[in-house]
Amino acid sequence: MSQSAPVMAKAATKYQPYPAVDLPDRQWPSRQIETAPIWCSVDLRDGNQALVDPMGQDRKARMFALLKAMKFREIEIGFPSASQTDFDFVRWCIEEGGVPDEMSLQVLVQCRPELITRTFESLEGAQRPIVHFYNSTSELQRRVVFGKDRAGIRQIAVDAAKMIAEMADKAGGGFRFEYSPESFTGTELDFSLEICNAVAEVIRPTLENRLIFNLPATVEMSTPNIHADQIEWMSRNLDNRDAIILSLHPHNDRGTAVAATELGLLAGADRVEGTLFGNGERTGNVDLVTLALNMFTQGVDPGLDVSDINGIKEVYEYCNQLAIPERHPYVGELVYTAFSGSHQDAINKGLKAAKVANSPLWEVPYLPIDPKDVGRSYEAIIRINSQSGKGGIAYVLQADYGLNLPRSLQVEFREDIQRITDDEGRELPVKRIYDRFVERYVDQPGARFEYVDHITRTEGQKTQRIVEATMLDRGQEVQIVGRGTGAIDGFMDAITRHLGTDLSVADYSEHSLQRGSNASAISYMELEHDGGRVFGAGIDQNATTSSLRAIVSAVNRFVDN
Ligand SMILES: CC(=O)SCCNC(=O)CCNC(=O)[C@H](O)C(C)(C)COP(=O)(O)OP(=O)(O)OC[C@H]1O[C@@H](n2cnc3c(N)ncnc32)[C@H](O)[C@@H]1OP(=O)(O)O
Ligand SMILES: CC(C)C(=O)C(=O)O
Repeated sequence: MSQSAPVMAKAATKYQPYPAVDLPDRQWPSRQIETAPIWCSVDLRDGNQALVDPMGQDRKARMFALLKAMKFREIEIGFPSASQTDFDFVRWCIEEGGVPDEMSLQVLVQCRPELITRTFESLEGAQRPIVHFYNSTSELQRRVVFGKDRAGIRQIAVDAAKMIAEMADKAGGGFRFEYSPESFTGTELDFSLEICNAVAEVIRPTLENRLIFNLPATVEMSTPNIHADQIEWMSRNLDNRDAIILSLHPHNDRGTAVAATELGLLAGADRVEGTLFGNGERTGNVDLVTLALNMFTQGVDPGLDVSDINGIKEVYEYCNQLAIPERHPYVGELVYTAFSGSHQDAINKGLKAAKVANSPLWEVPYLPIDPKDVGRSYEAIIRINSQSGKGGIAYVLQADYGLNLPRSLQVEFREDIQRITDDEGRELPVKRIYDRFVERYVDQPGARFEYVDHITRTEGQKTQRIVEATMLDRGQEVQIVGRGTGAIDGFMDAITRHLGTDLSVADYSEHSLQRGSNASAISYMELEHDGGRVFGAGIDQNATTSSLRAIVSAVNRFVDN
């Protein structure tokens, strides 16, 4: 066994495991998410405060318009006591933002009197805004940031709650309240409960005006199951639970914010705060788009409109000046694309089966969601490189050019494409695959034979047809004649005589095709000759002629030039 690197070997002395929650009768593992939570976007606050260049009015307004269009009913629009930009934006939302009746604007404030006063100034005239106040409660922050014991920290929250309740009364009511024991994940559960209950005692929430307790994973510190235990424990133990909206605010430090949120919802949370595609401090807030689409793909209406994911991405990238990686769930450039052969084959078959089944149920291997449901197309589902197989090549030729290659031709042509992708070591665009097919099977530049024309006539017995064809053989015009039951049969007879070798049709298929501006037909012909089997293809406006061209094409592929 190899020795750990010295830094890694220090793990046990430098870091400690997160303690488990004593909750043997936990209920969340056997529950399912059946309804959407209340969603609150914090893009304009937590997302914004993490940006290299925070948004100005223009970018904020654009983000706000998107969030409204996505049907968020709660949006944290800023920290109005922190900066003039944030203050002005709150005023703009109230005065010009076109806030729908059913929407509450939310603002964040620390438990500091001067900041609370300024916050209320910013909210004048807002309809049922949410005043979100917070203070840090974790053991570490109590010790190193605030230098206070539990009672001191609780007093900060209680004093702020009192001031906020009084200011709200003075302003004539109509406010909603949210309290966050910030750094909840670093706080002992009994203290989180104590401080929340103390705040509730001041605010006195009712069923009509419920108090939001937001339990933030300010830093994600544990596995999602422990997060769920914490939420279930709080949900069970909070006083007057019916008058409380229990909210999650997960960050993604361990990369498991989505999982932690989903388990937190199973554990009894009613509400989720997060951001689009997970922008936010450090590794980000929880990604609300992914959460919503995870619900959607489990058959639950998420209550958010995420049906134009590219449009959402565009606004996200403009406002945050951040790019979304190619593999990001549901939205990344490559998430609906398969390069590998077996995936392509299964997707191709799945899409065909879905067409036949004509059922509303989405069942396509490797595609957990129908790309069309989020405004993406099937165009990029399959792309071809050296990992691709015949199914994928057949799919792109079908999807983009309407070619239905017979299975054995798919096998043969795939080998050709594989050689090219191996040589070039990169993706092959569909146009090049199509051009290669046409060059190899249809146009055949430099080939020995070229079809020119033919006529058929009957002679004597009406069941026999005589085919007289004109061909170029190494550039020289030749006439060939044969007999048969039909044009194909007669032409086969004629070309067999001309070559002086045995030939027969092993397989034949044909379908119509739109090539250029003309409707035409394509024929695929597999011929058996002394040395084996070979495919040819022919395209012509006349279906019979396309099949004779396909015979010539197949012959060209085994005769010497
Ligand atoms: C996890 C989160 O995302 S919380 C949200 C964090 N967001 C932000 O901080 C963005 C906006 N903030 C700001 O612009 C500034 O921090 C301001 C304007 C709010 C305050 O600025 P300043 O007072 O100049 O400085 P600063 O933020 O360093 O203040 C820290 C002080 O506030 C105290 N404090 C911090 N948070 C809180 C709180 N929630 N409630 C009460 N006091 C708090 C600290 O203990 C510290 O006190 P001290 O000065 O006695 O040591
Ligand atoms: C203010 C709180 C909710 C916060 O942003 C956090 O804890 O991450």
